[in-house]
Amino acid sequence: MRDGQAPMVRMESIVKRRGQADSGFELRVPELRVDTGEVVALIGESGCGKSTLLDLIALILAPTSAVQFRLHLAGEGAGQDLAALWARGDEGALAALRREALGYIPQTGGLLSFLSVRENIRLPCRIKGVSLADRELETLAKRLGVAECLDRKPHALSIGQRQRVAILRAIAHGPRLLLADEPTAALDKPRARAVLADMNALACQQHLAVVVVTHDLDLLAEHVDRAYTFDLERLSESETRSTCRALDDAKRVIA
Ligand SMILES: Nc1ncnc2c1ncn2[C@@H]1O[C@H](COP(=O)(O)OP(=O)(O)OP(=O)(O)O)[C@@H](O)[C@H]1O
Repeated sequence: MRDGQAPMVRMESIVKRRGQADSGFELRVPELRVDTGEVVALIGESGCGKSTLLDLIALILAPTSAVQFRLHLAGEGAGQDLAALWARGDEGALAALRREALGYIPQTGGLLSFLSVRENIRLPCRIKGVSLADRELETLAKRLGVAECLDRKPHALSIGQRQRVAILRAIAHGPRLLLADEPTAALDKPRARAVLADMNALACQQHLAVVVVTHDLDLLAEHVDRAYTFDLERLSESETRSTCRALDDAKRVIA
């Protein structure tokens, strides 16, 4: 936890099963914490469950079972009991949290090709029902180095610019928790480093919590506060199990 920061996401003894009863994948998360103002990485081999865990945190996938799953937004005492919301199928409350508290950056950026960059960025604000003044949008765009791209369509941007616009779109409506699935996968090292630096700066300046899935271990040391990895076991021909664990000294392990 950075000085003075508070926990935002807490998971305890969460299990997610995917696939059929007799063949499939089981992810176990004994304990996971993401604090305000920090960047947490999920790292590990292909198929170990990084996207599954990200989608659990993003409230896209329901846990199969959970002892504790809470989201603490600013000013909330006990926070939101997400395990209880899932257990009673409160889709309205979950959708409101997704819309208002979360920003999600899919692997491919997810920009809509028929909208301009400016319209893409405004979309989550419109869905949330908040206004975003042109000046504010332009200030954010300047900070992420895409101010000159605002009136273009996504196809007229470089891959790095698209990824930055995807970050901008994910934060423009003021989420508290930013989730990114391999945001650097399509970028060369300098651009990937710059994207991670941007996310780190946003976490500090806007008091966001950031969770980022990545394969790029050598890029993480400078911009990640903590990391989780996964122990993947093959139980049988058709059954795998993966257990998530914290890397105690992520910076040292990553470096
Ligand atoms: N929709 C689904 N239905 C059933 N099983 C799934 C589904 N999506 C993923 N899985 C399985 O869950 C396991 C974990 O997948 P996941 O995508 O979370 O891994 P990952 O670590 O993100 O992989 P990668 O690095 O290759 O993207 C895999 O065995 C995968 O086959």
